[in-house]
Amino acid sequence: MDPAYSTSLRQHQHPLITQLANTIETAWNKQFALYPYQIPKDLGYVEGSLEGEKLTIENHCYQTVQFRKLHLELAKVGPHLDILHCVMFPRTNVPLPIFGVDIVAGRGKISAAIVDLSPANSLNRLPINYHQALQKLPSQQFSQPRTLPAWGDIFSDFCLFVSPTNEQEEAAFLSQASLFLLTHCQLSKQTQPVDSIEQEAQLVSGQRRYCLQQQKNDKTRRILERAFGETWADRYLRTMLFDYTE
Ligand SMILES: C=CC1=C(C)C(=O)N/C1=C\C1=NC(=C\c2[nH]c(/C=C3\NC(=O)C(CC)=C3C)c(C)c2CCC(=O)O)/C(CCC(=O)O)=C1C
Repeated sequence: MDPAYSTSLRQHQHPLITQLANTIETAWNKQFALYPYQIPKDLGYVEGSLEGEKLTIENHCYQTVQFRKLHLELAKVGPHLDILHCVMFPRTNVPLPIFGVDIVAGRGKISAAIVDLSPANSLNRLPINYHQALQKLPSQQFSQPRTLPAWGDIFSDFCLFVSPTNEQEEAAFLSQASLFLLTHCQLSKQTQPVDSIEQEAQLVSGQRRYCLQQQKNDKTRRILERAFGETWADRYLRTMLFDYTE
């Protein structure tokens, strides 16, 4: 798939979002054979504004042998709020964690930057090879770490959740997110599918729990509701952002 760098919304967003979006798509193109992912035709590029603020959403979705959905979403709320959202959902018979990123930038400042490889099994534990690899990554210092909300019990011990306060910390976040992503791309290719219905059922329940918890993020829901109304926002959260059925 040709990356659509030049015409993408990312050219009009915070530089960290532009760089991370390009890094993600470059890695996906390089590491995997990408296949199209059919999203509902009205959801590739959506614009909405109910209470005055215009919300523009650009979705990029692919699938691979190991992943049922690679989702990169760029959104802009009015002239001042930029968002990057990325989730890599494994196929439900492949025992992989869920890679997730959220970056929210308001008026040129990143208020939330989070990246995690989240366990998606009923044991709620990362595969040992992931744990060993993530432990070896260099740890970066951030002056403003952030506290996870109650619904955030799905994230791993390696979850990085900060408000970067300067360009050095933005670069450090980009570096950590890139290392998480590249580690995941490499380890995912070494991971074999499970061979029992029971094991697959455990993976399905792990993804279901991840999605149901993420749907509790009222910060996301409110933005979508203000632009598209409650019904559309709820459907979007359940079917586009955090769907857990293959
Ligand atoms: C991998 C993790 C992860 C994934 C995949 C994910 O989707 N969210 C994730 C995490 C996460 N996001 C958070 C916050 C915010 N999210 C948005 C909005 C959107 N985020 C989107 O993706 C979209 C669709 C395009 C919109 C619209 C806004 C505005 C905020 C407030 C910004 C701020 O607090 O400074 C918080 C803190 C929640 C809290 O403290 O209560 C966490 C933990």
